[in-house]
Amino acid sequence: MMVFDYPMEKMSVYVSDDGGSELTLFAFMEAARFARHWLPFCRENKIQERCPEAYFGSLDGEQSKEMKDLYEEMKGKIERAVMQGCVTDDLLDGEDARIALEKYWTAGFTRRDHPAVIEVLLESSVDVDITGHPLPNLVYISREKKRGVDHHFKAGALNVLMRASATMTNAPVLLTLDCDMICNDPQALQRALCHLLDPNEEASPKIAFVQFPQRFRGVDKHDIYDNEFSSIFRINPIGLDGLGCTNHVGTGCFFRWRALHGPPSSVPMHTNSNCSERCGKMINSEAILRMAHDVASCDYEHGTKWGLEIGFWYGSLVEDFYTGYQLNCEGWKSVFCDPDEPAFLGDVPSRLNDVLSQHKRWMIGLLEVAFSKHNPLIYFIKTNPIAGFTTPSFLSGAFP
Ligand SMILES: O=c1ccn([C@@H]2O[C@H](COP(=O)(O)OP(=O)(O)O[C@H]3O[C@H](CO)[C@@H](O)[C@H](O)[C@H]3O)[C@@H](O)[C@H]2O)c(=O)[nH]1
Ligand SMILES: [Mn+2]
Repeated sequence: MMVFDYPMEKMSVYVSDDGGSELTLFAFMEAARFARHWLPFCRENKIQERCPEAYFGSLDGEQSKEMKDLYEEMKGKIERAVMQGCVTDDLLDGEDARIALEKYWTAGFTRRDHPAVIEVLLESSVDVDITGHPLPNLVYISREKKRGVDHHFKAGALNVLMRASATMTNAPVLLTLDCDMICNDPQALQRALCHLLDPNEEASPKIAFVQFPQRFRGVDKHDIYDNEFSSIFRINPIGLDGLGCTNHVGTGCFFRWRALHGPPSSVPMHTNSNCSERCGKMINSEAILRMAHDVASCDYEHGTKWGLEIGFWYGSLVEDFYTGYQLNCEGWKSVFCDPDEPAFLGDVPSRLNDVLSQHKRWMIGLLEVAFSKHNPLIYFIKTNPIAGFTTPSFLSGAFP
């Protein structure tokens, strides 16, 4: 994601770690250092496959031994930390990294009970790559968790990211990408922007999101578990796109920030939250970090409309379907963008147990929607009849 063909200083990457692991933060500290070499390397060599693991796994990877050595060195350090189960001093580069880890991972810190951790790993206004070009902002976030307080799974994590990124960088367009997906097309951002900002298309300002299909790496030709799930990910969306209401499938999706804040008519054209507090401040400044920690706390949403009318919807394990469907019912449009070359590639579960548990989760999520007052068989009639066309897709998801 850090390697889109786009001015780097206009991009920010937020990593959400619901596992609250110091190993993940360490891995991203290392990735930030490697990015200083990798980003100019990709630019200068016009590399298409910009995930280093994918690139070095292919024949092209033989091009640069020096770069491959740097990558292997980084990977080796991360793997050592994972094997040890902790980040020892010999792995850390400099005192700052040690301080950052010790600040948070204190004795009482557990995965389910810990304060919000927010670390700025790269700051665009000061950090440059080895050729002097700015790097994108890179921020690690592990939201606060407290035992007994509902965290709303991925939807909760995404809502924290939305708020924290609004306080820190406030972009008008957001891309959501799962941790098991890579970017396979440096032009994907431009493709999405063509839809969201098309001056010749009257409907363009009403487009809430541009969804790329879920496509996968490592699926063999027999695909015995039907991991490709092409009816849901590539066939139905083509038809729904014609009606302007394609489903959201959770990842590889560019959202208009405004769309996640209410129906098209109710949100002002240029909503720009907290600009006055933010203007001119570094994202790593104490004031900005304080605001970001505040919005990443467990209690922040209490008594607000987050998850009910704002952001990603709560109440279903398939927050993606639920949120996309709600946006369509509110009158927003959505676009399916399926270039020949996959824009994003994901991993699939390889064992039967994992496939079954994934499908069970999806079924529970869809049934949660079916038994709610937003049941797709009836709710759309009251709101946006066009959104009713997502019903067949809902049914084929629930009963594949
Ligand atoms: O409490 C949680 C649970 C999950 N995740 C993230 O959610 C993403 C998807 O999780 P994964 O385990 O890969 O689930 P899948 O079943 O493969 O996900 C599919 O189904 C989900 C529910 O419909 C969608 O959100 C996903 O985008 C879609 O790829 C990952 O990045 C996780 O890190 C969280 O952040 N917090
Ligand atoms: Mn997944």
